[in-house]
Amino acid sequence: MKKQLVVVKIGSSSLTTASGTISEEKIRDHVEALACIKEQGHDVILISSGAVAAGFGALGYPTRPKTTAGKQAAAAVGQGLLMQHYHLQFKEFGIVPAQILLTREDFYSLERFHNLYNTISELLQRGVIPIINENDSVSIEELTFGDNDMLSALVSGFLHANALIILTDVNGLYDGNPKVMKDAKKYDFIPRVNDELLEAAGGSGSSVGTGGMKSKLLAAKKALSFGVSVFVGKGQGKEKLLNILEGKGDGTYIGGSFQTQMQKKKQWIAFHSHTAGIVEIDDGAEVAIVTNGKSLLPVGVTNVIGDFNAMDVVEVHNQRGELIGKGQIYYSAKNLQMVKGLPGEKTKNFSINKRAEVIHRNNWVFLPEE
Ligand SMILES: Nc1ncnc2c1ncn2[C@@H]1O[C@H](COP(=O)(O)OP(=O)(O)O)[C@@H](O)[C@H]1O
Ligand SMILES: N[C@@H](CCC(=O)OP(=O)(O)O)C(=O)O
Repeated sequence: MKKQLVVVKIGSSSLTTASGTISEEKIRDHVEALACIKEQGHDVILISSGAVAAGFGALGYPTRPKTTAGKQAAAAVGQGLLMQHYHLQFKEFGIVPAQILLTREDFYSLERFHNLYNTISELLQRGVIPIINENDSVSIEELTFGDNDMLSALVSGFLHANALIILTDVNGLYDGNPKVMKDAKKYDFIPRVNDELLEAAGGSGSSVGTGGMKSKLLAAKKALSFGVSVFVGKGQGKEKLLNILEGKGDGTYIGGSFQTQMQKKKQWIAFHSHTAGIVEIDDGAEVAIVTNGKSLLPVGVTNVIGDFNAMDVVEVHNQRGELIGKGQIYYSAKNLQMVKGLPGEKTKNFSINKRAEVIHRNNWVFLPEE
């Protein structure tokens, strides 16, 4: 893989304990993974939350303070502690970290913006990992980025990063908060962020995080508008970031240009595969697969053209005959003829792998006709 510029954002709950102290173990895991992708030649910028969460314990607060003054005081203590741990742990890998604290005004002033760019470029050239956080102790609430998810999106956009990786305490975006809805389903890939996804995304799931999945989706939307693809999820061990870059991460990929395994398969589907037939779908199914990142189900299929086998690649058209995209199919043409338009579980027995999906979202590529 060629050299990538990767922005990694780590949330408070992935760095600290619920009692307001740093978790050495958690930091260790991230540092090893960051050192590993650096060793592979990639440039890395870390957006680290956790200043408030790392500092409130030492100030005698039993839980994360609610007042602005309390949070700012906790951040003043916690930011130093965070950097102390990063320094000590990166040292073992021969890596020097650098601290950059930003406020929203730094993005409004052209001069500051240039200075920031020059500082980060110089640090990267010297092999340093810049560690960025909001300057919580001086930011007043109305002037903040909202949270570090948005800060990470702005940084990755302005540096033209290849990827934004948001590490958190949940393995991706679900169709409801998985800590509340036990049967919530995970999205492996979503092409874009729409209102329906934003509605399903709730607030924070821990006592130290802020913003929850909603702020990650808003940040992802912003990053995508700058042309940066996003991963939201978690992982463990020194290869977790490498795996994420290679498309094998435990989470949700948002957008498209990660150089991933999934991407390679999608490239093959889009450009190299032989098209064996056509599946026509209704308007509801078109919205589901194009806008909502869902898999295609038999209920949305209206017509089957050609004589294809399961696992062949087919074109998907809407009822106006327009090409929407291509995908690898789990049903033969003969079987799909029998189950098209049918809802429910019964169709599964007709598919090659006993799954209801006609085309799984991971095996689908959106290819609108120009
Ligand atoms: N639809 C959803 N899918 C996944 N997680 C969700 C969803 N809605 C809300 N969440 C919550 O978002 C939390 C992650 O956000 P947050 O607590 O702000 O983490 P961080 O500190 O890493 O920024 C998860 O713990 C989860 O409970
Ligand atoms: N700047 C704050 C973190 C704000 C924030 O976005 O937190 P999180 O939701 O845990 O990423 C801090 O360092 O405590």
